[in-house]
Amino acid sequence: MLDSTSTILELLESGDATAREVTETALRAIGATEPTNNAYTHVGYESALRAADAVDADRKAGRPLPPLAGLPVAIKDVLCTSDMPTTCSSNMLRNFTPPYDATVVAKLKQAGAIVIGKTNMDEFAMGASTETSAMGKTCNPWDTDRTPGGSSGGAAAAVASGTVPLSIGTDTGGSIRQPAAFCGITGLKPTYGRCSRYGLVAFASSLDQAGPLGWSVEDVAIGLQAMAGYDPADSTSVDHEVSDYRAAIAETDMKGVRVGVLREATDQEGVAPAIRTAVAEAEKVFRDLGAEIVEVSLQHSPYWVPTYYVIAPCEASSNLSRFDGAHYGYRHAAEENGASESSLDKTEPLEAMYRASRAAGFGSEVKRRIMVGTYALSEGYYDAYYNQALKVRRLIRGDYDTTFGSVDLILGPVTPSPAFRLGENTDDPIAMYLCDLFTVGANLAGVPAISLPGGIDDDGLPVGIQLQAPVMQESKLLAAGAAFQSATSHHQRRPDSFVTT
Ligand SMILES: NC(=O)C[C@H](N)C(=O)O
Repeated sequence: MLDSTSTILELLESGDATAREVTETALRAIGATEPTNNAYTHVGYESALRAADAVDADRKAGRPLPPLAGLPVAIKDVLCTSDMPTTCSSNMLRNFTPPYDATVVAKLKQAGAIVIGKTNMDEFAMGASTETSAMGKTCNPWDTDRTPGGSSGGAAAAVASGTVPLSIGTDTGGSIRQPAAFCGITGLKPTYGRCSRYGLVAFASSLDQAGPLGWSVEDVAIGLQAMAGYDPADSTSVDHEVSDYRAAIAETDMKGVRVGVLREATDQEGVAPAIRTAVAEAEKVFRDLGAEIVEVSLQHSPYWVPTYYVIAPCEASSNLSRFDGAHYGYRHAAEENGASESSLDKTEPLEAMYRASRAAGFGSEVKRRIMVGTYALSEGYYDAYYNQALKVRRLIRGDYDTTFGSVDLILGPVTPSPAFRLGENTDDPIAMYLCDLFTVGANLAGVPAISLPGGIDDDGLPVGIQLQAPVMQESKLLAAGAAFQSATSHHQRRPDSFVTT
């Protein structure tokens, strides 16, 4: 039942279901799936039922209701919530409940959505498997031996297991699209600046963007409608009119739409055959729908991953410096950290406390990124690494500008392979970073991109395809996605474990 946002909204509007009934269904589904999946870091049993009762009371009294009244949603645990903890799946913030809601959360609440809980993620959004979480790993509902992807793995698993029809993730280098692909659902990374970052705990500020995940393009269009918009509290949010995304997805005519196929991506060595097949089949679907297919090249794509893995850690090392046990975050008494009183530098007790807090509060991937970033920003290496990466980023954006001069959309893969096994890449950071091979380009250029279910491979695992569009052209992206889903049924496939109660 909890697999279509619009169906739930219709049930609620028609009075065929109360918000309490829908919320109880979601909470029951969580009860059934959480012991296996661990998709949530926190479930707001009482607050969700309270919010549902308020919606029902308003409906009963005939008061006007906002568009998402009674819709259960799950929020990635990197977005601040005033009534639930916000841990970023880190020991550093294990006991932190923010005093305010992130703007996107506030907007969803104002739209009537009911926040059911917070979803698990890679610690501070650094990872591609949700295994760097200090709250334990999340399993993929299609195969519990496999990762749901990351860093928004909990958000994707929460939808794919049937606990909510819509979740909100964030995407710095692929963190919405890759888990969406691994879990067989649809995930949208909006244009940088389309949704406010106020209250999104910063990882890499010039790349982070929040966005919706759901089964279909319609689900994510509904989510984006509620989240998008200018926010004076975020100086990087863009004052650009918010389109009517639901109206946009009714426009599924692909005639005259020019789709550029990124053949250089699928042709790369190491790309799984199922991924190649999915992109080739999608190309055919778009051609049959009347789109004009052309081949495109994003010349600097070989530099996407190296550029991202300089810029993102640099920004992370700066953003995470605030978690020192004094300004923010877990405070560890220096003596508790294995250091005896006598071994501590007594002239610098504050330094010792910082060291102990950061050593105990952060996991190893976060520490790795902080060290890489600090190194690349240090005086002797700033020009060679950080500055150079910024220059390459400009070239990458230039490739997109040139390409979008001749095509409306770019079609390609989301990931080099379907979901890998839990533990498979945990000792190999480079292998983990290469999961982002096809996704980080959109973040570096700031363009919107969507991951769509594109098939199931021989092992029964979902495979995604990706569309990218010029900045602020989410409508184009969603319309093409809706056209694709009108011609395919991949988004209607559900894992065996899907809860239908
Ligand atoms: N945050 C993201 O978008 C995920 C990316 N794999 C990273 O670890 O940086």
